[in-house]
Amino acid sequence: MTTEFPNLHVLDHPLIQHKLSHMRDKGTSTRTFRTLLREIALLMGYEVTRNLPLENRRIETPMQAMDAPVLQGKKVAIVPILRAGNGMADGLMELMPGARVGHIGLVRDPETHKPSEYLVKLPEAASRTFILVDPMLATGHSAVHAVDVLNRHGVPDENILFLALVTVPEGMRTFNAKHPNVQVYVASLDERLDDHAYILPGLGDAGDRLFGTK
Ligand SMILES: O=P(O)(O)OC[C@H]1O[C@H](OP(=O)(O)OP(=O)(O)O)[C@H](O)[C@@H]1O
Ligand SMILES: O=c1cc[nH]c(=O)[nH]1
Ligand SMILES: [Mg+2]
Repeated sequence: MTTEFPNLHVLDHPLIQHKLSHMRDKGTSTRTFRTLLREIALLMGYEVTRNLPLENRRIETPMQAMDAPVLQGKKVAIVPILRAGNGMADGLMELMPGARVGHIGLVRDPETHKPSEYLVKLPEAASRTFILVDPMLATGHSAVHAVDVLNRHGVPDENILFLALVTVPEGMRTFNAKHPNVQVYVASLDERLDDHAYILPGLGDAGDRLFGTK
């Protein structure tokens, strides 16, 4: 948590920081970038899911019966923002194989930096926790758009968590102007945006690096 952004959680675990540094390195191959993104999401997922609701289930150990805490598995939805979010969703799905999965397809216009939407497919809102995933929260417009989509689908901000790798103060200000009650988890709060709204020092274009495009 930082003083300016009470809803921002920077996960400073050494393994997360180590993997992020390798992902930032421009010499890292697509294959390694993809592996690291899945691994880092697994590690970050551990913190993001810390407050997920548990329920007791009656089981028999070899010794006796007991009420054992288990995750309310169908109460979680993982929603990657395409394309780059897919690489993180893979890690989260390993952690929570019973979770529902939705998709929000957004692409940022290179001139205006505003996202346009090309796909929305979501599981029922019910009383689920929705975990939105996208490695980059840059201007914040894509993140705001994705949360707006979930709101219209019936998911209140309090039931939404946002998992990213890297953000910047500008993006967090834009995001918090609309959704201050969504908790945001990142591996780094970077310095600033460049003239093309790319994060500095950042890691470049996450989607292109993940899929080897461009
Ligand atoms: O905070 P913002 O300024 O909105 O930028 C962040 C968005 O830009 C990237 O996606 P992009 O549009 O490049 O699509 P891609 O994942 O298909 O490459 C990134 O994965 C985010 O979705
Ligand atoms: O730095 C950035 C900004 C937006 N999208 C990316 O993939 N990287
Ligand atoms: Mg991209």
